[in-house]
Amino acid sequence: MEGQLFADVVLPLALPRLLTYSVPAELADEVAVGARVGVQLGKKKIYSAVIHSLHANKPEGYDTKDILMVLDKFPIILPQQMELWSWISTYYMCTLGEVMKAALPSGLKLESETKITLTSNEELEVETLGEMEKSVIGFISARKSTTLADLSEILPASRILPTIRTLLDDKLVALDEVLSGGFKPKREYYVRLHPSIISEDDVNTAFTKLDRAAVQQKAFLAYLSMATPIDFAKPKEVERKLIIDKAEVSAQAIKGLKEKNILDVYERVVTRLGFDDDPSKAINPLSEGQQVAMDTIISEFETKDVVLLHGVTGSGKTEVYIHLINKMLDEGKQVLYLLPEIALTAQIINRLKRVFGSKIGIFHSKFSNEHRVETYLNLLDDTNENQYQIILGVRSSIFLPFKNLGLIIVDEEHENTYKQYDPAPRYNARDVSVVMAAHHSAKVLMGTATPAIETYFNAKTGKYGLVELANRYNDAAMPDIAIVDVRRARKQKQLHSHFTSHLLDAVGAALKRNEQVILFQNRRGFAPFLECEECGWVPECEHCNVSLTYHKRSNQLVCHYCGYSMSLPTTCLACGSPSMTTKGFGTEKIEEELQIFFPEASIERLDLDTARSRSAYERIIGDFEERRIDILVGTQMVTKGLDFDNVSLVGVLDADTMLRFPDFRAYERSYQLISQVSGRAGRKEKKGSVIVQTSQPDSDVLRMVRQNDYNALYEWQLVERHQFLYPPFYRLTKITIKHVDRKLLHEIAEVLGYRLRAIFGDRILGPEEPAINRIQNRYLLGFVLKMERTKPVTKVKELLWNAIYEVQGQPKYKGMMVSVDVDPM
Ligand SMILES: Nc1ncnc2c1ncn2[C@@H]1O[C@H](COP(=O)(O)OP(=O)(O)OP(=O)(O)O)[C@@H](O)[C@H]1O
Ligand SMILES: [Zn+2]
Repeated sequence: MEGQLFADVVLPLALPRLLTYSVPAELADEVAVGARVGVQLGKKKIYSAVIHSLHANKPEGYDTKDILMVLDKFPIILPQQMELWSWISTYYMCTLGEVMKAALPSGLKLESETKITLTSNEELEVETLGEMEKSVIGFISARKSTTLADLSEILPASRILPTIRTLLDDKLVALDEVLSGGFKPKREYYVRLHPSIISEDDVNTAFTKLDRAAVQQKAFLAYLSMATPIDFAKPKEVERKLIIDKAEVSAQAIKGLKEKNILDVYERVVTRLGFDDDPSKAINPLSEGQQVAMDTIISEFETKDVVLLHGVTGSGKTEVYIHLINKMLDEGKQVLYLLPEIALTAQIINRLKRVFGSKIGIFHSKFSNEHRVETYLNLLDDTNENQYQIILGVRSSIFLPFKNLGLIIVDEEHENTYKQYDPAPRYNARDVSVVMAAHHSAKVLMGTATPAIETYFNAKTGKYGLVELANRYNDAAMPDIAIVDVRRARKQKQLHSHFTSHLLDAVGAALKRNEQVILFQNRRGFAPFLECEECGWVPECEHCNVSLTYHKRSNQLVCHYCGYSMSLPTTCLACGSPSMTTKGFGTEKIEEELQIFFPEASIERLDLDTARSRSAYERIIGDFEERRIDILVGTQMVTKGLDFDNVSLVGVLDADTMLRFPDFRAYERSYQLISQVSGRAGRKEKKGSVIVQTSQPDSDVLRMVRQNDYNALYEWQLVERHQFLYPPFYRLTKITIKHVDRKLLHEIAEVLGYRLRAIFGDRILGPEEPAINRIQNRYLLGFVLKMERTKPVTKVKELLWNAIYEVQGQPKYKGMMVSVDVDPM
């Protein structure tokens, strides 16, 4: 076939290689590298794939299928993105398809769910169409819209896309797809006091009216607490969903209040992208020290691509970032600002919006799919006057299509949330950002008060520039850190449940001074497990070898590994005794017990369970900022970068679990967590204090935290890392194999271990059973590969996968699963 064009495409699947399709002559003008196409795979399935390359080489060994349709009028994956995808797939040992799956918001992975609607094209007679087209038109008009999947009811799979293609060309149908523009405006419900309520007395009367409607009362209370002080002439409007979240009621309850003329409920169009605010350009002048840091960063960038800003908590790193961003924008460059935690975006966005207004977009998974697609397309569209210059986002933002990137800021670079654990690609956004910046000829600024050992090593050895900020802004003092021995407290009868008298007294004193408190417990739920006092039985997950965590509010036992849950057994399922007790403690229990000690205080909790939605965590952080919450109890979510000006006390309830964690990073992580959460105290005028409860008061790590001596930690850890062949000296790769059959798994491990050792020698450790050796019904065994940094990654990858494929390819080992984690955290 002369002049036949072929396209290699990436499918959103874990296929080891790219697939080649032929481009039919009539589509030859439309195809472009980086555009999406519809293709068929196997007999039935249709996928949207991304064109990786176009060429004239017919593949050997199989007949190509035709591309069915081209979905984009312009490429939506830019060359630099494709380059990054390739790098990620090579370095993190996964397929391009897996990268694609992580990289595109689901709205752009046009799937069988894409909606198709009819349009009216008067110039065309439906009568002139083919049979298939006619039946599709009939099908859609009977139900207003359809999806590709539904069309399989009337068409053979292979005909679906071509038929739709014809109808699209004839303009008889439209894809309800974002690329066609014209977004539906988003509506939101708002609530305010009903106009008939004009005094405190009216409020009280309303309350009495609700005596028999506890749920409505709750909702009303929630509104009132969010609208205080109440201005009866102009009552504050509150988003309905905030009330629903806070009072844990349904929309029905609020409707009831509307019917009773107590609250007014109305709908309003809100813009998803928030172009409606106007920046006052209120940029804070830098302090002298900050200015020096800023100037040094700029001069370091002349010779270095990456600079580490090591500044103590509260030194004003964020202010330095803001000035650098401003400089970038003046130069016409875009900035990507990465944060480790969604909850943190809520606070930082306010600080940035004040200065940069609508030039800034936010990107993370708690936003709707539409929002994410809008943001993605906004960046692609140069003709858009509202094109974002700054993106604030979490790790997945590295996959956005920047056209003119000048700077990537990686805030709190030490955080392990930058690393994706599951599924592949198991990438670390901090490390990827260095490669990404290189592709764009951009710079990277990493910032933190507690650098990762690897990063500090890079800075100390001259690979990265290093800039330090040793003092807090405005000479605010670093907090005093007290280490409190829980064992001694117990002996002296000064331990009340999980609180030492020392901590309780300090909380009481802070509350008396109207100051706020943060308490950190690195474990969510009520109790990590339940135990029968008679026979010692502990409820475990049916699918994982792990005890179930007790969640009191929902009265459920929950598996934190697979999500399995069961309701609380009233008696021991083993011996029947009714004496089941909880062991250990999580944030939920702290919250509950604290309320007993401080009945007047308003206490809330910030963890994965309370911050499920965007509005929920925004509400909690907002309430704490505005001092409607006195004590905030939380998991590591409360440790990172939050900035509150009235927090004078921070308590760490249990440092021991962190210190004892069986991992070579345990000390580093403990230092980081405790220093970071301590750093939330006393950030403004008043000096803060920190209380750390532990049974190892003499621990070296705690001493270093107290003395704020990061260098000591670094020197110490570096020696250990060197001695035991860990990063930064060696590159670790974890290979985990899984199988439902435990015996077979051990057999596979032996075979694989043998092969791996033949290649890598004693650089391979294992197989070893992980602490949790069964997850979701599969048994696990792990190997670790410790490789010298100097060995080429591509070669290692090839050798490793060859060994894995060889074993996996044996019929008797079918059902084995493998995951590879490069640079595990
Ligand atoms: N130049 C400045 N002008 C006005 N306020 C400042 C300035 N620098 C810092 N601040 C204020 O000091 C507080 C701490 O600053 P910031 O949050 O930027 O510190 P940070 O170094 O990012 O801290 P962390 O590492 O704890 O996140 C903030 O409330 C900030 O507004
Ligand atoms: Zn489980």
